[in-house]
Amino acid sequence: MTRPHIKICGLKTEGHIDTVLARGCSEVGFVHFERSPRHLSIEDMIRLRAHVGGRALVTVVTVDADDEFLKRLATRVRPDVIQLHGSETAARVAAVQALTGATVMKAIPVTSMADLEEIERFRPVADRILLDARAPKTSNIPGGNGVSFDWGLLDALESRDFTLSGGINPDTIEAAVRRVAPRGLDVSSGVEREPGVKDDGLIHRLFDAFEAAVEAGPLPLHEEKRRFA
Ligand SMILES: O=C(O)c1ccccc1N[C@@H]1O[C@H](COP(=O)(O)O)[C@@H](O)[C@H]1O
Repeated sequence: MTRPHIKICGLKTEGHIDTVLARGCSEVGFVHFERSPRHLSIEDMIRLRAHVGGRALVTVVTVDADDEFLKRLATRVRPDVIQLHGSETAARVAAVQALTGATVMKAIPVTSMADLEEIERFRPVADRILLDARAPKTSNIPGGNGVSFDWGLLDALESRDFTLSGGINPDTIEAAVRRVAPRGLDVSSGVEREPGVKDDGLIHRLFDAFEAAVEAGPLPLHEEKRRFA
């Protein structure tokens, strides 16, 4: 089993950035979406990006952003990765790549097998694919809702070349690592004490559970069925 890389998303303070980096996080995410409790301005992102320095990849989450904003983001914040978490089409993904020169990660909401067909639509144009739960109808943000989808659906995929997100927390990360075994994991609200407020204790619990799961290795099939059915 390859060790998945971990992105902690929705970071807003230098202190929490230092905590996740000290625990081996290789990618930090900033959210630019005004309705989100994790929203950061361009100025905030410039400051935090400088604090990260070269210690990890910096990803900025956007939702159906326009060209003018994306150009400003690329020139002023210079993120390594731009995450497209809205209803962007494949053509739009290619256009964002050409416009910004950044690595582009496209989020695909999953509820059923049919949604997994979207992977083939985006794979040729997106540098990375993120599989997330679809937002509950009661939520006004498309991600960061702390809900998972049925990870058993992913058994049908041949490739593990995706980042898994949605509802990963200190209690669920073992299944994410040992049962799903994706290339990357993306965690936001699962390490928060309230929406938009990260918690050092939860961050440490998450990384402790992650290290234990990696150490334990993949689950044998019979055990997998018994524990995560
Ligand atoms: O976190 C947000 O506020 C957010 C807002 C708009 C789009 C995406 C957002 N976050 C992404 O949601 C997933 C999963 O979050 P969680 O771990 O279930 O809370 C993750 O990819 C974030 O980047």
